[in-house]
Amino acid sequence: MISASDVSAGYDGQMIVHGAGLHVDSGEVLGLIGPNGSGKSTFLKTLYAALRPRAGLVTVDGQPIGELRGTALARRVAVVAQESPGDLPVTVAETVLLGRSPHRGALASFTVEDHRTAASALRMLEVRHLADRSYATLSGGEKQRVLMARALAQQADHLLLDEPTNHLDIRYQHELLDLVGRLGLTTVVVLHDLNLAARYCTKLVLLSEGRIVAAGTPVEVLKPELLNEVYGITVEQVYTDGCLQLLFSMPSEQLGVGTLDLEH
Ligand SMILES: Nc1ncnc2c1ncn2[C@@H]1O[C@H](COP(=O)(O)OP(=O)(O)OP(=O)(O)O)[C@@H](O)[C@H]1O
Repeated sequence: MISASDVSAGYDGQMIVHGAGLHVDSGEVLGLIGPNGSGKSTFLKTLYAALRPRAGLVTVDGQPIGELRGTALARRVAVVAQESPGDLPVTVAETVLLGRSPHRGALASFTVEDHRTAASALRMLEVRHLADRSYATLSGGEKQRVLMARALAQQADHLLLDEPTNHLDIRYQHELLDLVGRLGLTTVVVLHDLNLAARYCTKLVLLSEGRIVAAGTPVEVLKPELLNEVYGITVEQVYTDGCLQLLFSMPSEQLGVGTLDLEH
């Protein structure tokens, strides 16, 4: 369970998130949506203690996140953030094994169990065949799946994901989010694709300019009028196989407003 109440956060004196809250029950997948720059990543960072809120409280299973540090935090919360780790000279297998670090002593080597868990995570993300490849040489989508495998190898029961479908082709986008739903972990996932959010999240929180403007089930949050207000785009709801889908169109008067005057 993850709870955030009245969280305000920002950088260098500039407040980005204003009084935001959310609650994710065990095993639930909560989608954090909103336009570019609305504060999704900033809010998410407060949920894994990468950013200390200026006000408000974040708890994991009732315990303030600020009380959890280092390995204690990593055993409870696994993160796939937007910033990719630098291209270290390590293999894919070594990268995923790093996910096991919170479970071993400082000087202990990896156990058979660690290797087994890492191999199983590699299989789940369909990157087992890349195990001996250098991480730095992978494509963007392959890297994303490896980072997800590393997070799963961590075996934390809370999962925080910042745009995990970045770089993935359409099939892997669906496969990854379907997998996330089946893991049974308490999950917060930042997503841009509102149709993926509708399909795979049990709850959604919509941020606009750092404030929560809607929260609830996908049907409650993905209302055409609200999305039009927040994103400035026309939205139509349709149902296919009982699943909510959104169709988007841009009013023609809003197109072509960007200047094409490039200096030569
Ligand atoms: N480290 C930082 N220092 C200063 N400002 C930052 C920092 N990180 C983000 N910001 C600013 O905070 C605002 C919100 O950024 P954030 O990344 O939280 O938004 P977002 O909703 O995740 O955006 P996107 O959808 O584009 O990824 C933006 O104006 C951004 O420029």
